[in-house]
Amino acid sequence: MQRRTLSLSLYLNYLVHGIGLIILTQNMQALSQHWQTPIATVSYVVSGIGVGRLLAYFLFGKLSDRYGRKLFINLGMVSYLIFFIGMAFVTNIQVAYGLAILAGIANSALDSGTYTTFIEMGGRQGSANVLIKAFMSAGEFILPLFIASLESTNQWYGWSFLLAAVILLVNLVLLNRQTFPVRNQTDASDTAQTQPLPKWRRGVASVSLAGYGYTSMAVMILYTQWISLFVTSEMGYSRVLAHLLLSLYSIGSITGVLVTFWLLHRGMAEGKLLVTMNASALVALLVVCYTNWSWLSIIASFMFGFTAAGGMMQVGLNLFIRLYPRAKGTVTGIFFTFGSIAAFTIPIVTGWLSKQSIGAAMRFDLIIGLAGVICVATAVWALRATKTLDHERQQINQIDQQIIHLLNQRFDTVTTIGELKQAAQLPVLDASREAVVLDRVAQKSQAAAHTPYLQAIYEAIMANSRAYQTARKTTEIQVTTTASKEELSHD
Ligand SMILES: O=C(O)C(=O)C[C@]1(C(=O)O)C=C[C@@H](O)C=C1
Repeated sequence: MQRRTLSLSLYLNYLVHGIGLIILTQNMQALSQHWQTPIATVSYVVSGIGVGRLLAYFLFGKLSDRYGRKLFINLGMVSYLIFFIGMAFVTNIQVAYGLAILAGIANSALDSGTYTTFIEMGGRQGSANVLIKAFMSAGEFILPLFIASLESTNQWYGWSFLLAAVILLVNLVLLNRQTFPVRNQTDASDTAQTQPLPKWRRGVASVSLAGYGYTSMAVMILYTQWISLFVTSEMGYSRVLAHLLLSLYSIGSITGVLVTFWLLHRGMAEGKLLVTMNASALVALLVVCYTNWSWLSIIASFMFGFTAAGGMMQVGLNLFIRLYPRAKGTVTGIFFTFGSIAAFTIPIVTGWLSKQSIGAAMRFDLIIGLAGVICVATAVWALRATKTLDHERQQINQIDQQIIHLLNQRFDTVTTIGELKQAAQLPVLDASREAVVLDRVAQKSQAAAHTPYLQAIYEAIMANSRAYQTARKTTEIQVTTTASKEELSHD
């Protein structure tokens, strides 16, 4: 229960962060009027957020390893609080720029405290980190609606900032009543994975994962920045369709996060997921870049959101953090610093490429996507598990889980068959059917050496089906005879 309240409180911060990510651009017009400056100046203020992130990520990550996660989450919340309240009232551009830097700092402080805490909660909390992204998306979804309702009723734009501030204030109280897990402990799954890994392999994995910190952020930023312009200018699509493509990307992203969360929760390996999703993202991107069939672009845009923005950055970070269980904060800081560098450089590089053509800017995303696939594939290759007794037994546990689930389903079917046979007054044993089953086992077996053993297992399964059917039959007979005896005695 404790853990749940703490998780809720940590997630709530990311709903606010989602609001923080777009609040300046969403209020661009109102702010430019209020500050009496052109829109371009407001856009310049927005860049302060990136500066704040670059300044703080590495430092905060490292410090959170030393001074604790709670301190940095509080620092993040208080910084955001000052940003939201300050921005609602500020009139001076320099102060506004300072506040934007503070928002970037708040972002870094929250990340260095939160991702690490979820991993330190143990269990399957790696999947919990993926949900952070869902809360950010929820914030990004709610804010435009709130602003639209403020505008339609002619109310002050500052209320949107104060809404975020109020949520933060409530959460500040909620969060500080929670106890945090022990910092930088190494749990059993950490050691199982990291101990047998040679140093050079860990080095290769680290470089690849840091690289993925860059590419995973870069593919998303480039796509959202250029897609609308690209499809209108190069593919001749309407503006409505261009906006629809971006919305579908967002819907794909939220769906992807939920599916990723579910897959990780069911025990899917993070490395496998990363490679599959990134390779699929590259295919979706290829389609978007080269098709001019609108229906195909629609599907591909959704798929790109699903695969590239479905929490993969968080999964990459999880792998990275597990490599260095004693320096989780530092690793988080490094990973997101690379992400921030992407956020900073992609608009510059693509801006320059767009002078050549918008298509060139958009297709640059293919190179980044390919680099991403190479990064994750290399990391997974370097991290491949060395065959240890522990590791192999974990594999067996997972396989058994699936077998048991399937056997339960088989027994349910056997129950129905038993009832049907009883109604038709057929015997429990059906030797010819059993021969057919054993034949099929031999046909389907993928290794001849396994076949006689598989058949022996199936003979045991069917013997148990029979025993089960007979046992159910006798209990049923007993139940009916007692019932009819009772009926007779009542008469
Ligand atoms: O197919 C049936 O009749 C069943 O009852 C199922 C089943 C089996 O487990 O596959 C069990 C007992 C029979 O002798 C044959 C097959």
